[in-house]
Amino acid sequence: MYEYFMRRLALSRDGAKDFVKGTFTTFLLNFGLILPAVYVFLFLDEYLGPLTGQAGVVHNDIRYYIGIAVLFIFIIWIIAKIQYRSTYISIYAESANRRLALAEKLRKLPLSFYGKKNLSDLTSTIMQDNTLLEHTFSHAVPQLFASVIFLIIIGIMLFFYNWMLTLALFWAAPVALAVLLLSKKIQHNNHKIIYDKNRDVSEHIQEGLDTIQEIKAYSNEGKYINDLNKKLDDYEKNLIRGELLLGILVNSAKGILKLGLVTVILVGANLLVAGDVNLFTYLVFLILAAHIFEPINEVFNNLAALFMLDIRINRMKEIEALPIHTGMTEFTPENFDIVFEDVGFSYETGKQVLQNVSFTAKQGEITALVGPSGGGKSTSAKLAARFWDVNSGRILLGKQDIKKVDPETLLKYYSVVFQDVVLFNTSVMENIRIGRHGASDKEVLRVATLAQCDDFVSKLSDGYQTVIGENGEKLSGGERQRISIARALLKDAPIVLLDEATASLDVENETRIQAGISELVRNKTVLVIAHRMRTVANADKIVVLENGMVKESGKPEELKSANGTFANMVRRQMKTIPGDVAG
Ligand SMILES: Nc1ncnc2c1ncn2[C@@H]1O[C@H](COP(=O)(O)OP(=O)(O)OP(=O)(O)O)[C@@H](O)[C@H]1O
Repeated sequence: MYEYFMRRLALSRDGAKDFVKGTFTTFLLNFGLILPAVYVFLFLDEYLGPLTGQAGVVHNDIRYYIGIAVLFIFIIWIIAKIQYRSTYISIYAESANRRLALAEKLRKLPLSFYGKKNLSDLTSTIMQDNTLLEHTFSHAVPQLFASVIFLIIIGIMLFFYNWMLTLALFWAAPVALAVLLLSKKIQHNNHKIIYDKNRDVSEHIQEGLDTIQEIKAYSNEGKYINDLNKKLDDYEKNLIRGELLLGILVNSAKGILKLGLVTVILVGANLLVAGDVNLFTYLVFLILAAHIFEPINEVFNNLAALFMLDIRINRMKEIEALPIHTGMTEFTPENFDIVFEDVGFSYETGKQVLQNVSFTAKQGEITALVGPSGGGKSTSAKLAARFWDVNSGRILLGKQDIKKVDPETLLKYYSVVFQDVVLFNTSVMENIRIGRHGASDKEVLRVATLAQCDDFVSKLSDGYQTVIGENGEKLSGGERQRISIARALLKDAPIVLLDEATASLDVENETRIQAGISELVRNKTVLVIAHRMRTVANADKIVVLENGMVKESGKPEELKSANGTFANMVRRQMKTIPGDVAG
C-alpha cells in the first residue's frame, strides 16, 4: 500500500506512512465531528422516546448530559490534536525533505540539463509547486480519502437502520461526484493551461531581470513591458475562466448535496404520515442530513488544488526521473594525463560540435587549445571535466575513462578558471575560500597575494572583508578573474582548466593576471584556451581546433615551421594585435 502512495503521490516511504496515518486520523476526526449529532441523538432518544410512544423512561438528568458533553469535547480535542500532528506537521516535514531532495537532485544534474531549462521554472517547482503540494496534502488529500471512507461506512450503517431514508439522503452524493468527475478532464486541461501561462509570466520576468542591462541599453523597456502585459492578460483571462468554471462546478456539487436534505424532509414526512417511521428516526435523519456532508464540502473548497495535484506531481516526478551523471566515488588516478580518444560530441542532436577529437594533455605540461571562434575549445575543456558526457570516443584521466567516475569525485582533481567568473554576495575573503572550505585566513591571504589581488583589495573600504555585491558587481572583469585564480590556487588541484581572459583587458590587468596564472599552472596538467601569444609561446603543446576537429597539433615551433593553420593565425594576429594570438 505504501508503495502505491509513494508512486502515485511522489512521497517518500516515511511520507507515505504519515499520509496513511493522517488519512486515518482525519477519518476518526470525521467521526468525532458527528459526536454532537450523537449527543443530540442520545438526548432525544431519552427525552422523546416516551413522548413518541417508544418504550423507555427518562433516567438521566441534566448533569449526566453535561458529563457526556465534556467527554465528547475531550474526545474531539484529542483526535484533532493527533490528526493535526500526523497530517500537518508531518506533511510540512515531508515537504521540506522534498525541497531538499529536489535541490540535491538539481545539484547533481549535468550541465546539459541547465542549457535546456529555464531557471525560473526550476525555482517555481522547488518553491511554488512544493508549497501548493504541501497545502493540498495537508488540507485536501487526506480529507478526501477520509471523507469518502467515512460516508461509505456511515451510509452502510444507516442503510441497516432505515434504508428508505438512507437512500433519500445519499442519492445526492454519487450525483455530485459524477458532476465533478465528468468535468475533471475539462478542469484538468484548463489547469494545465493556467499552469503553463503562469510559468510563461515568471519566465518573462526572470528574463527581464537577467537582461536588464541590455533592455536599458537598447531602449527596449516599452517592448518588454508590452510583452509582459500581454502575457499577464493572457494568464488573467485563463485564470478567471478557470475560477468561474470551478466556482460553477463546486457550487453545483454542493447544491446537489443539499438536495439530499430536501429529499430527507419530503420522503421522511411522507413516511412519518404513513406510519412507516417514527418521529425520532425522522429527527435523527434530519440532523444527520444537515451535517453529514460537511467534511466533503471542505474537500470541495480545495478542489482546484486537487485537480492541479497531478500536474504538480508530474513536474516533481519529471525532475526526479532526470538522469544524473554517476560513477565510482573512490578514484585515485595513476597519473594526471588527460587523453581525448576520438571524441565526438553535440549539444543538440544533429549539430555535431566535436568530431574525432584526439589529443593528450600531459601531466606537468601546458596544452593550449587554439583556433577560430566556435571551433570547440571551450567545449573540449568542459568535456575534460565531465561537465557534459561525450557522445562517442572516450576521455581518460590517468588511463581511466572519466565517464565511469562520479563527477564530484572527479572534480576534486580539477581547478577551473573560466572567463565567466561567478562570485557570491559575500566578502572577498569568503569568495576566495570557496576554493577550499576550511582554509585558514592566512592561507587565503597567501594565495590572494600570489594572484595579485592585494592592490585592488587594499582600495576597497574593508579590505578582504568587503562584501562585493551580487555576483561581484562592484568589481571589474580583471579583478573578478584574479579572485577566481586565487580560488584555484587555494584548491591546488593537479589539473588546471583555464579559459584565458580575452584581449579586452588592459595591459596592467593582463600582466597581473598572467603573474597569477604562472603561479597556478606550475607543475600541473594544464589545458588552456589560449588567446595570448605569451601563453602560446609558453605552451608545451598546441592543439588547433577548427570546426570541431583537430586541424594540427604539436610543439609551437614545429607548427610555426610547418606553415599551416597555426602559423597563419599567428601571422594574422601579429599584424592586427602585436603580441596576441586569436582565440
Ligand atoms: N551550451 C551550448 N548549447 C548549444 N550549443 C553550444 C553550447 N555551447 C557552445 N555551443 C556551440 O558549440 C560550438 C563550439 O562552441 P565553443 O564554445 O566550444 O567554441 P570555442 O572554440 O570555445 O569558441 P570561442 O573562442 O568563441 O569561445 C559553437 O557552434 C557553439 O555555438
